[in-house]
Parts: sequence; C-alpha cells; structure tokens
Amino acid sequence: MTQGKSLPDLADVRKEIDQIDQQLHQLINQRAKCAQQVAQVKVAEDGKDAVFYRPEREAQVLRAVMERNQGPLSNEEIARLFREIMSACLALERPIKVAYLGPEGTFTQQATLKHFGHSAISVPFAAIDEVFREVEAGAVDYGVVPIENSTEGVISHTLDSFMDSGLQISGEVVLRIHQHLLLGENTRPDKISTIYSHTSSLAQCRKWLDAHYPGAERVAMPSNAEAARKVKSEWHSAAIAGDMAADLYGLKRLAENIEDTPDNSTRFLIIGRETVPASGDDKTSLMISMRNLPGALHQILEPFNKHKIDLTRIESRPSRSGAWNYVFFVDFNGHIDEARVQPVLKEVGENAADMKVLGSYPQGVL
Ligand SMILES: O=C(O)C(=O)C[C@]1(C(=O)O)C=C[C@@H](O)C=C1
Repeated sequence: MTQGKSLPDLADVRKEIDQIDQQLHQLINQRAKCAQQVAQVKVAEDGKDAVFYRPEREAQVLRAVMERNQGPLSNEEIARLFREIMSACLALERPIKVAYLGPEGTFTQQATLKHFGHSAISVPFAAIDEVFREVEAGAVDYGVVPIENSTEGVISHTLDSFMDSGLQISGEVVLRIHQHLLLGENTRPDKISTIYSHTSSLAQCRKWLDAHYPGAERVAMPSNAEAARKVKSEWHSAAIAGDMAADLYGLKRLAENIEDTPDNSTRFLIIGRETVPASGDDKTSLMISMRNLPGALHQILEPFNKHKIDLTRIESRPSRSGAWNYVFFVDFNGHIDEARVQPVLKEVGENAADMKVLGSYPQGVL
C-alpha cells in the first residue's frame, strides 16, 4: 500500500496515545481524590444527613464540558464520558442506589444509566408506585419513572403517584426512543403471526405495523423487556423493544427504528427525598388542586403570563377528593429560589385550594 508523505507513523501516534493515557489516568485519579475530599467536607458539615449526590453541581459540570468542547468529539459524546467519570467519583464518595421501573432491559433502565452513569447501583421494580414506595421508605436513594412520551402523552400512573407522595423531583432525563422489531434465532421472518410489546410501544409503531405486518396479532405486554423475553423461545412471534432488551435477550433486529415519528422521545423524572438548589437553568413542577369553579384554569395561568414565566407543560387529572374537582400538574422554567418566580407562586397559591411544589431541578443536560 502506498502511503501519502503526510501520514504519521503508526507506532509514533500510538506512543503519543500511551503518553496521553498515562496523563488522563493520573488526572482522573487526582479528580477522584478531590471527590473524596468533598465527601469528607460533606460529612464534617452535615454528619448523618450528608447528601453526596448533587444534581445541580453535576448539571453545571456537564454544561461546562459541553460549552468548552472544541471537538472532534461531539458535545454529547464528551459529556457522556464526563458523566461516567462523575458517576465513578460519586460511587467512591458513597455508592448510591437507584430504583427504576423494570424489568431489566426497559427504556427506564436506559434512562437511569444515562442519568446516573454505570457506577450507580440500579434495582428494577415492577410498578411505578413500588418505585415511589422504595424511595419513601429509604430502601433506595433515588427512583426513575417515565412521565411523558412525545407521541403517547403523559404517563398518568406517575402523575397520580405524586398525589399521595411527599417525594421531590430532583432531575429529569430525556431519552430518544428507538423501537426495533426483534426475533429469536429460530423465528422465520415470513412466519410472524404475533407481535408483542407494551401498549405504548405498539401505538408508537402503529403505522409501520399496518404497512408491514397488517395480519399479525398485536399483543400488549407489561413491558417491552417482557415482550423480548417471551419471543426468545417462540418461533412464530416477534417483539417490539429497544436496544437494551435486544442485547439482554440476544435477539436479532429484523427492522430498526420502526417508530412512526422520527423524534420519538420519553421524558423521565428522578425522584428523591431532598430539595435541589438552583443550577442556573432549572425547571419547577407544581401540583395544584382547584375547586370546580368557572375560571379556575385561568386563575392558574394568569400569574405566569403576568410575570413572564415560561410554562412548559400543564396536565389535569381528576382529584381523588371528590367528583369534578381537578388537580393540575404544571411545569415552568425557573427555580423556586429565584426572586422572579416567588410572586407567581404566591399568587397561584392564593387562588388554589392547595398547591404543592413537587420540585425545582436542573433542566436535562444530556
Ligand atoms: O461537587 C460535589 O459535591 C461532588 O460530590 C463531586 C461530584 C463530581 O464528581 O464532580 C460527584 C458527585 C456529585 O453528585 C457532584 C459532583
């Protein structure tokens, strides 16, 4: 093979990589030692109540990484690497335990890893209210639950769980959802008569299924991961699930990215027991109960408009306290500690039968 003059010598470049790796190695351990010192300070200041995971600081670190990035690695790629370094540093301070809506292989597990990195201990639970209970009981430090999908809308189970809970939202993570048609190794693609998946995944791929498998029966399963597990041993069926489930059960991807909308994504919330200080770019979630009187919704919205606070979402759910009373879930940009936000909270609070701050937390970075 002829080589251009300008090409460097392979051995030389590898030598340079070895040297850089040595420096990186040293620096990463130096950083880890700093994290240990931070932990000592936290324990000295707060003793048993010391909080090691600091979402606002993590968001600031990741934002700074992305802002100063010059490439060639993309912002997302470089932030993912720093995400894992911080995850390892936090585990050194204290290993944290995170409950997620399982089973293993779900998108919620993927979101958990994206948010906390691979050094957190993550534990699957079968239902959203179990995740809430585990965090409330102190059996785990944090929980991860889905809250809304861009195609399917809100996950009402999660909203309802907040009605009975004193937990705080400490973060959010948005995951691009790619669905694949998965087969066990003995399945013949032309013999597929049943397709299993979670109802919302079936809905997200409805047009694709109508076009490609109009005759196959669509069967709802408790989760995509369950669907993937089931088809492993069946020769006439396929599952719709994501990468984690495909890898976990060793399934073939017959068709990839079959979701009907290309920007299909799901937002997940991190729930915990502590409030989170402002990070500089935050969101707040409120739960507001209103009596069923004319103009109730207007009374909620008006103060946001008056004080120019951006509402990002509003959902209503029937209240459990009586027919035709409603609970509104409202998200807006800003932190409750910001001076510009306080008059809004005061005014909405005066109009509402009840108002609860579900949390102020950093906007999802990755
Ligand atoms: O700054 C802190 O409070 C730390 O504990 C350090 C550190 C980090 O590695 O940068 C680790 C864990 C926290 O969640 C936030 C940041």
